[in-house]
Amino acid sequence: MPQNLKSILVAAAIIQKDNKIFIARRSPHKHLGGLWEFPGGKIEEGETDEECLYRELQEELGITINVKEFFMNNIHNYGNITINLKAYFCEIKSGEITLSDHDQYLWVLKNELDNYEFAPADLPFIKVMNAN
Ligand SMILES: Nc1nc2c([nH]c(=O)n2[C@H]2C[C@H](O)[C@@H](COP(=O)(O)OP(=O)(O)OP(=O)(O)O)O2)c(=O)[nH]1
Repeated sequence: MPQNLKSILVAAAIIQKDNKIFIARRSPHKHLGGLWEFPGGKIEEGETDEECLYRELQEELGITINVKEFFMNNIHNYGNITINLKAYFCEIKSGEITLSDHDQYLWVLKNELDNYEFAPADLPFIKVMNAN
């Protein structure tokens, strides 16, 4: 891959509670600021996807989670950057949600996801969830 085409691995948690899903809005100053996403972040060198999610959700939301199962991934080209976004179904093990990286969060029903403007890389996840 040419030097100027950066590709990064990102893990995202689809946290389920009862019949709802957790979504969070990216802070305005960040890449894709103002768009909704599933919390997570870049997978660091030597880290498994599960370790990444565990770390990111502690950092970003102040919770500990169980990673239940892999859902699907999507490779998306944002122009200057290509991300391989890997989504996992998760559940909260302990802690109360405290935002440090996002400016808003919501628990929504699967069929309400369409009402929110998500980061483009997440759209296939929503399509598949709504089809099931
Ligand atoms: N966490 C997360 N990132 C997403 C999603 N969809 C999507 O396109 N992204 C993009 C935004 C960023 O370009 C990249 C990961 O960004 P991030 O900002 O959450 O990662 P991070 O916490 O490790 O990064 P940083 O702010 O510390 O630099 O993936 C998503 O659902 N969740």
